[in-house]
Amino acid sequence: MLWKKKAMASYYDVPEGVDIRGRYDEEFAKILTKDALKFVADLQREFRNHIKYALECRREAKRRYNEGALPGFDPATRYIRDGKWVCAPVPPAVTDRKVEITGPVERKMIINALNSGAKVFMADFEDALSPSWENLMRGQVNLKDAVAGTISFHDRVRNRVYKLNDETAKLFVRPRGWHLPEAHILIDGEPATGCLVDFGLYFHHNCSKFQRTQGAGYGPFFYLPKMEHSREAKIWNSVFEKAEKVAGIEKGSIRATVLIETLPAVFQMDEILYELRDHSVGLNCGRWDYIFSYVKTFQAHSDRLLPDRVQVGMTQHFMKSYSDLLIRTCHRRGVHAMGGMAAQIPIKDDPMANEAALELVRKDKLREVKAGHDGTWAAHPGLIPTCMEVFNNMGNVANQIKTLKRDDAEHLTEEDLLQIPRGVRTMEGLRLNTRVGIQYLAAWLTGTGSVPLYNLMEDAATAEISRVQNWQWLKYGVELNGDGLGIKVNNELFGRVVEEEIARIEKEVGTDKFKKGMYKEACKIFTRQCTSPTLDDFLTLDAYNYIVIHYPREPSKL
Ligand SMILES: CC(=O)SCCNC(=O)CCNC(=O)[C@H](O)C(C)(C)COP(=O)(O)OP(=O)(O)OC[C@H]1O[C@@H](n2cnc3c(N)ncnc32)[C@H](O)[C@@H]1OP(=O)(O)O
Ligand SMILES: O=CC(=O)O
Ligand SMILES: [Mg+2]
Repeated sequence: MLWKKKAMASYYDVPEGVDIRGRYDEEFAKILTKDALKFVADLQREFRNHIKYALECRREAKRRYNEGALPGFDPATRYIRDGKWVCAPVPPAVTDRKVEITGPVERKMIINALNSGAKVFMADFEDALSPSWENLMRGQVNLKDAVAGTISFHDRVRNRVYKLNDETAKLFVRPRGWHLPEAHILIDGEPATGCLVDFGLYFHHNCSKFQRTQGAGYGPFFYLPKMEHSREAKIWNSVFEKAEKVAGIEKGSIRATVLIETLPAVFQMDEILYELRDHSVGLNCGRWDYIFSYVKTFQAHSDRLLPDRVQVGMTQHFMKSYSDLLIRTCHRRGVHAMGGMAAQIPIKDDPMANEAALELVRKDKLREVKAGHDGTWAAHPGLIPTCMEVFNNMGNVANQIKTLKRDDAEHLTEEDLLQIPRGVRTMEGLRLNTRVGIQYLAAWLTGTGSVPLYNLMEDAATAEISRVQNWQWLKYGVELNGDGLGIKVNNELFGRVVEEEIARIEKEVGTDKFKKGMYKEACKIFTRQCTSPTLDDFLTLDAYNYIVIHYPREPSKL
């Protein structure tokens, strides 16, 4: 045992107080250099208490909502909302963000995304990635090669070599949210904060290349997920300032777009932009996590039950109000108001169904561009021409920041933003949530964070809706009022649904794949979370324990 431990410790050359418990790999060692780890450790040490405090504030807010309070605008920061300030000018490199493609930090997908014709590629360590050690470290290797312009990939089965085109999308990176630990990197005996690892390693290795290729002040670029309050944006701003100081680059070089994807954050949009005003390049409507957050925030409010997931679209009043206010806020402050992700993806084997899916995307994007969004997200390269065509409708301008102010949205109220979504609940809604939730989790446990299911893109955010919606319906014993059968949801009914849906999944994927996969484990985790007396904060927090593999190797939890 001793030799093993000694051998492991001598692999990665770590600074004082840092311990790497992930598998050794020569490629990973080029990322996990002593200098890079020291940078991450310094960030962790400087900001850990701020992060702990911010997470404690989230718990405190949850306690208030659970006692009946509603989220709303903060009277104490009215001066920020009423003030006439603007954010730093948008860097020329990213003025035009009409279509942004997103995807996990997987090698072939990175090349395809950068070559896709989209203006921006958001490389994802978050909703689209299962954060296993292998995925995270390979992702860092891939991004380093992508930024250097040397990335390539040989698909041996198809004997195809992938390389970057001369013209590529601009690269944004989305680190994990504040809540996720990185259990393979211990700093002073504690797991590191996941997003500081993602940000720190990427920044350390790629910042100088950005300065050389884009010029001072223009990158690297980030997307920041799942924030609930401007105090969290303030921490990011301080992280950026520290990183710029360490790297000796101009203040404001790093730029970030914040996803507004939690219900409390919609009341903090001005405040978030204000904290990040030197580093901001807009806000984005993260619609899927936003719906998840609506259920989570109102978990104790029995009068705010959601209809079937498919009915909670952007035309629901609370969703429309959120998008309108986001556009107004961003344009008033001089930055991009980005739209969100339509879940449809191309359907290969059915041209009519494919056209219908494209039509839904077209409609969604048309709504966004008319409302004033400056760009949108696409989940798949096959959607880019459709999205681009619609967004080119904005005319001969790179964005609508100056041309569509949306001052009419100024009067949107707390009631508008919280309005209960309308629609009905059905047995098929319960079944679909269960079927999708289990299959998504099974993929996630085996290293895949975004999957096509029933012709839709599913990732951690969409799976969260399935989970919390089932939980909410079970907790309040709701009536499935859209079937005409008057059935009430309870544990017994849910148990039957789970049994039938897992049998259906086995039939659909085939017994061989089912046996080799982790469907049963996923079913166990998903069922526990749906039936738990108290709602788990995140699906992936508990599931993360199942994908942590410490070296020297410990027995798996499954
Ligand atoms: C709520 C949110 O947070 S949204 C943002 C996070 N979610 C995402 O980013 C999802 C991104 N999308 C994806 O992961 C994928 O498109 C999926 C999983 C939905 C579908 O993937 P697949 O079934 O593999 O797609 P498909 O087989 O049609 O792929 C065809 C080609 O397009 C490529 N491709 C598909 N999606 C992407 C993408 N997002 N980026 C780059 N390339 C892509 C595939 O690699 C494949 O390339 P190849 O022909 O060279 O082999
Ligand atoms: O991250 C995006 C979302 O919709 O969630
Ligand atoms: Mg999200």
